[in-house]
Amino acid sequence: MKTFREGLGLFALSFKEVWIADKTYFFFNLLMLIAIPFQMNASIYLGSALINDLSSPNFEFGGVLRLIVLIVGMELAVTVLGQLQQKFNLAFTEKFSLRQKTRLLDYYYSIDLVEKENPSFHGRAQFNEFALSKIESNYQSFLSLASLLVSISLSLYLLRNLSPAAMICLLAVCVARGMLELKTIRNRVEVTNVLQTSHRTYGYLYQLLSNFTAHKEMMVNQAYPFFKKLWLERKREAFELQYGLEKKTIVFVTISKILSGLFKLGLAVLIIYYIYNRKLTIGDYMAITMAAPLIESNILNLFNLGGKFYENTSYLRLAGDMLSAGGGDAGSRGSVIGEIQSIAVRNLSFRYPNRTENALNGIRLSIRKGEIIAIVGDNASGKTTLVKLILGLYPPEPGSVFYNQTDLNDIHLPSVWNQVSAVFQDFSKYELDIRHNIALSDLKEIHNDQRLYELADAFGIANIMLPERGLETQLGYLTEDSINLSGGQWQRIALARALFKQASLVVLDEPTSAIDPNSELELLNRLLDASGEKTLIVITHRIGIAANVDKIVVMQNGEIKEVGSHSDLVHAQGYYFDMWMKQKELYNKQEKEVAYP
Ligand SMILES: Nc1ncnc2c1ncn2[C@@H]1O[C@H](COP(=O)(O)OP(=O)(O)OP(=O)(O)O)[C@@H](O)[C@H]1O
Repeated sequence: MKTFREGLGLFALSFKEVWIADKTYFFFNLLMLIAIPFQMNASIYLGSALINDLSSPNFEFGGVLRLIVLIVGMELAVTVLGQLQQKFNLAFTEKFSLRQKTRLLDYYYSIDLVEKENPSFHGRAQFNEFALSKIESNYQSFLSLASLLVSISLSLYLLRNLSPAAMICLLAVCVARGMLELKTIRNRVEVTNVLQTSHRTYGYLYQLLSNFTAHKEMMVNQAYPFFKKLWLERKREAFELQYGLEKKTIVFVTISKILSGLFKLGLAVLIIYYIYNRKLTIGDYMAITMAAPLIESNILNLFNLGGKFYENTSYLRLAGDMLSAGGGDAGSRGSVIGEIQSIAVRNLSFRYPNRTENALNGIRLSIRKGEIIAIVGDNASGKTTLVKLILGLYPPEPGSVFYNQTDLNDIHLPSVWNQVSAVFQDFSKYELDIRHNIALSDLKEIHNDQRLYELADAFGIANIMLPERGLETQLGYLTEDSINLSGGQWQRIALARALFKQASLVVLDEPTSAIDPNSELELLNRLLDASGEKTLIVITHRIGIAANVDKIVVMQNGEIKEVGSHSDLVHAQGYYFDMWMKQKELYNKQEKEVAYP
């Protein structure tokens, strides 16, 4: 009952979506729903009357001509309508796919980042696009179902002269063939579900193998044969699954065809018997021989459609979250905050949904306006997770993160992001021009050339610009005159972007990881100078940077180990002191080696 209700709900959804996308298409399809079965069955009926007239010794020429004109006229009308339908289909397909793609993008944008980063979401996301294509298919299937029912009723009327036993036989064969069809479809749905995962794996491996950037590491590691072998293995596994399905399908189809052949033989014998005993007119004979195969294929299609509903419903169910999503209003409620005066983190713990251990435990931290904070610590100690929670990119527990003494959960998140600039470790490299790459953080200032050139100079970007293009120099690979940048150059662009926005909080996660050591210190000092009144949080593995900041937060295993200024922590001779000494020794050693090789 629940499945039935769910199926009905998904139907309603399909109808609604098609109706919203294109009303003309919606109505036209309804018209065709009646027109096609009516024309097919009326042609058989009129054809049978025509033959009876022609075989009568005193047929009337005018009457016969009228029948012929009617048959041809109806066929012509349906052909013209069919052509028109193709035209409407084309326009509809474009509109519909655009609407669904937009919906999918909005949905992906609206859900929590932590959910998006979960591998299980990636698996489901594959289904979403597939499921969207099933919305229209569901609508079409419903129309076909209605059309088939009309056609079957009309055909049954045309077969009224057949004996009840023959009718039962006809229906029994159709139902048996239909059941075989259903079995094939169920089998296909199961295999498709399994194939989705295997498709993702071999799709990834194929992308890796055809990715030119990945080739250099593959060449050095001589890993190409390994990945190729893996890809071929996964491909073969998928093919074997598919092949198994096809084999079953072939068996079902063969049995179905044999049944149909036997039925046709029986029908032929029956008709000969009727004609022999003068129980049928020639017109009746024609109507039966045409209506019986029609009814057979229509009943078969009916089962086919039943299977399709089952198939569509299962895919749509898998994409249920997306279909029921109301659209991105996450974090859009709550009060609006002005300039960030303070941030307080109180007893913040956090666990990723797919992990068993907490990434953060009982974090306490307070940040005042204008402070420069460095977060240091080992890999995986929770530094990035902490800033993502502070920025509201992951949802913190209520009562654990406060901006200007207001709980982040009660704040309109975009009003926080209006005040924030951030460069993450995996910052974006936009294949746009330099102007857009820098100004994307504050698009209303995109024509502020003076500021753009100032930042380009400050971050060593000016020399990347093509002389004739300036800020309009295109980056990436999209156009022939694009230029690609080194990792460090991309990072400079990302830093310029962060500072272009007049934000009161700037968060930089490993901001100079790709910058050469000669420029690193200068660039960092420039960053610190440029921060002015801004609050700055820098995650870094370079202890040298930490020495110049107001407060250092040392993290280990998801906890804050130490907090204080550089001199406080050096005096304390704790974990930070050890880190500092190790890096200092390393630099001294390297310096000596360079000076006295
Ligand atoms: N999206 C995620 N899903 C599940 N676990 C995650 C996710 N991101 C990070 N983690 C886990 O959370 C822990 C903390 O990771 P985090 O990225 O915060 O560390 P980090 O201190 O910034 O490390 P690094 O210095 O290497 O950048 C790690 O154990 C990591 O595996």
